[in-house]
Amino acid sequence: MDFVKMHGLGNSYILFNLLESTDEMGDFSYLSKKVSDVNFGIGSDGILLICPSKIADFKMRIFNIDGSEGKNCGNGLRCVAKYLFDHLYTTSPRFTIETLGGVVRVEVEIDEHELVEFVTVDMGEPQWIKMSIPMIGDPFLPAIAEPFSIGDEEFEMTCVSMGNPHAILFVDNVDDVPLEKIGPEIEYSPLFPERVNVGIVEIQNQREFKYRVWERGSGLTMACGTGACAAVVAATLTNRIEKHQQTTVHLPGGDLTISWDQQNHVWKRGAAAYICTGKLQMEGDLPRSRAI
Ligand SMILES: N[C@H](CCC[C@H](N)C(=O)O)C(=O)O
Repeated sequence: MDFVKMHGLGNSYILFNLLESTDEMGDFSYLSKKVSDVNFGIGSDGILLICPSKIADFKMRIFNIDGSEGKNCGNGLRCVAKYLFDHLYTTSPRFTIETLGGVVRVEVEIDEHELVEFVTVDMGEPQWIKMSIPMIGDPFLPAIAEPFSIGDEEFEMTCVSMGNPHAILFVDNVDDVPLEKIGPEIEYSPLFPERVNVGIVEIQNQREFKYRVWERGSGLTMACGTGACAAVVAATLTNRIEKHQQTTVHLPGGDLTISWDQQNHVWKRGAAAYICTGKLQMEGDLPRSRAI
């Protein structure tokens, strides 16, 4: 089965194009046996399936390294949008992609070779009441600046959903925080019945901050598009950055430009790039007999 490996700011995914496949789940259930090969054999932060959609132009599904299915993927959306436009699946630079977290609008920007360089995604409306994350507690109350302790360390946590759940902690220096330790503690906290992505933010000024992420189901990654969007919303809700202006988010893999507009939509602009293509060895590809 052919694949394309791509990345958005170092957050890498293996893309399988199932647009010509008849049974999306059938192909994936066949693929699911290969998740460990795909992620550990080839190496990536997860799998993206490009599928037909009944409610949008295309559909994207994301699977983390541990095989769990995510509901949205900001970096993945930019990779899929680039792949679809570059491979002539659409002639319009603006189109829609269905995710489990909702339908998003994308707009690609092409370079002098007519290939996609940057993609802007309307990530839709953030949610932050506990029921929408989901998290334990009063379902109609927000989780803004809630105390969260790990051992003898006290953190302030704000939770936002971008279709997928994010717990955001504001810290003095993102490089001083043992994210590989606190990440899983929060990911697997009983507070989050569907687990949670964990982001740490170091505010630099009213228009930019540094952000690192521990991803639900994938661990430390170089970037997280939905997480960066959730961090902008959390920083706005806790009055750390100006409302409704453009924020530059510095991630280990690069920068994203994000704005939460007056219509309550979060917009994200960033790059996407190819890494390699290949063919996944599937049992069906092997010779059927040893006739000599
Ligand atoms: N890296 C992705 C997020 C993956 C989210 C996934 N780990 C989940 O279970 O929600 C992004 O760029 O938004």
